[in-house]
Amino acid sequence: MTANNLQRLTELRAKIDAVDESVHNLLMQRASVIDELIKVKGAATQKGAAFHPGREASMMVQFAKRHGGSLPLEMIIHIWRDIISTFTYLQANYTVHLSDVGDTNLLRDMARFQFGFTVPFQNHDSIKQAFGVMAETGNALAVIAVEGEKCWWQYLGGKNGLGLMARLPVLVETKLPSVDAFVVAPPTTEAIPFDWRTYAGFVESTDALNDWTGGKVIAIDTDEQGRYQALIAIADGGAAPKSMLDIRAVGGYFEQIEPAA
Ligand SMILES: O=C(O)C(=O)C[C@]1(C(=O)O)C=C[C@@H](O)C=C1
Repeated sequence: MTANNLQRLTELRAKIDAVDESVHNLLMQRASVIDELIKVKGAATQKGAAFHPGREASMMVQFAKRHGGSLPLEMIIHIWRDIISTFTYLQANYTVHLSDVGDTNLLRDMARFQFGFTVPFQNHDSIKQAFGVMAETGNALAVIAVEGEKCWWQYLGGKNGLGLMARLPVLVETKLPSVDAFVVAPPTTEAIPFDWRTYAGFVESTDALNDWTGGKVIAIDTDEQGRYQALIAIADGGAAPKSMLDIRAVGGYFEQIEPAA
């Protein structure tokens, strides 16, 4: 390396240090904003979780729209997922529950992408067990693969009031390995303006909703008694299938982001 290059390298490293200092100071400043936000949100946060899925979804859309340059958008989304999840944790502690079923390494990677490393994780032998612990402990989330365990959505929306809150991965059509999965959450104090509202109920067969055009079929499977149970999503203007019985609302999700959004 020439003497000139060496000098330039030293200058560039000084620039990196200055940028890092600014980013670090800004993050600490963000934390002090959250300190005030905790006071303003007060009672709402004390009652339950501090999650605001609609706000989070719109923030992610802004990042995708604003993004440019050589830095992969995945990295920006991951950093801010970690920031938001940690700041949510600072407002009201919560645990992320996972079940030891299916490709657990992949699901754990997806969950860490979404929630970072500050938030504690807890593993369970089954989704049913994870939901049981969530119902008992309150402030808790679960990350569940659609194909994770037979008919797991049958446990949503009952006495425990658990429902879907987000669909993963947040960023679709990237090279990051992923499976279709959902974040499951306890009931929230305020109504969430989801893009897609989700419903669970009984159908006659796996083909029962083939002709239905009022929304999307997420999954249909048989339960322990051999009954078919479906999980569907309906957007504004859509309509529930008439052939679905005992239909109950089980949360919803916001549109996932495509890198060019
Ligand atoms: O906007 C809020 O209500 C917040 O709690 C702040 C914040 C964030 O860190 O930006 C954290 C959690 C919410 O899910 C959304 C956003």
